[in-house]
Amino acid sequence: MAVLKVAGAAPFLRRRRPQESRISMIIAIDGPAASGKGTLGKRLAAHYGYRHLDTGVIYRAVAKALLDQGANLTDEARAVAAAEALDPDSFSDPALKSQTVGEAASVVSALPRVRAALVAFQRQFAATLPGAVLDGRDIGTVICPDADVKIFVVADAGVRAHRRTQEALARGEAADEAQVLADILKRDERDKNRAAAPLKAADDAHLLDNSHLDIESGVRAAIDIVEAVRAGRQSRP
Ligand SMILES: Nc1ncnc2c1ncn2[C@@H]1O[C@H](COP(=O)(O)OP(=O)(O)O)[C@@H](O)[C@H]1O
Ligand SMILES: Nc1ccn([C@@H]2O[C@H](COP(=O)(O)OP(=O)(O)O)[C@@H](O)[C@H]2O)c(=O)n1
Repeated sequence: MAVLKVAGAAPFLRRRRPQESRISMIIAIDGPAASGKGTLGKRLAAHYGYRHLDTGVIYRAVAKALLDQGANLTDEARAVAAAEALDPDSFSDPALKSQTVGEAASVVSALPRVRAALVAFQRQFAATLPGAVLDGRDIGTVICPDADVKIFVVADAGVRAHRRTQEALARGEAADEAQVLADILKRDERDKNRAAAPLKAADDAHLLDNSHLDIESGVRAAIDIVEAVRAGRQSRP
């Protein structure tokens, strides 16, 4: 039985529109591994008083379930069963952050039926009032093609590998930067080249290059994008 429910979420069609009392937006953030999507998503959500969903954690949770079962990562039926049985309470499990689980997530996430099983949960989250920020690979293209603001975050692969390595070391995990770089590049290639919902920028996404920005500057740049889009909307006749 599926337990993948969003606590307190309003039905998708009841989403309030921006002209109502409090500004309601869906902000979609996509980009490659370790580009800073989650950091920006969390900070934008805090800024606007919205909820944030790191959708990568969902695919990581499916992958970890298969790894725990000793199942083959390309066993689509088992992966779908794991997706349908996901418990959002498990999304905070620190074990989901490992490189091994990330690599496995990139394999299971290429399975079309796994992605299909997770669409409703993500869209229901996106409908959360007063607004929601989702980050992932296909938020602006597939999950929320009508998102109010779409940001595609990039950063040089070497910078991403360095930041991810520092993050692992800070958690007390062993991490070799060259290996992290190789893992990130392999995962990006798989994510970009899969047939189902590949990693790519939506045509109407705003590019944010995080390579030479510290976290505060990146957050400022993301808020500037959101505000520019909103100002453009409000000035339309
Ligand atoms: N602009 C930045 N400057 C320095 N470090 C950053 C920046 N953005 C993110 N980080 C760090 O880089 C790592 C990856 O960021 P994260 O937000 O987890 O990326 P993603 O969600 O895209 O995988 C984290 O350790 C985060 O703290
Ligand atoms: N919306 C999403 C989010 C993640 N994923 C997959 O899940 C993997 C892990 O995603 P993640 O966002 O946690 O990865 P990082 O960018 O944090 O390293 C990615 O490499 C993708 O294969 C996806 O296919 N679609």
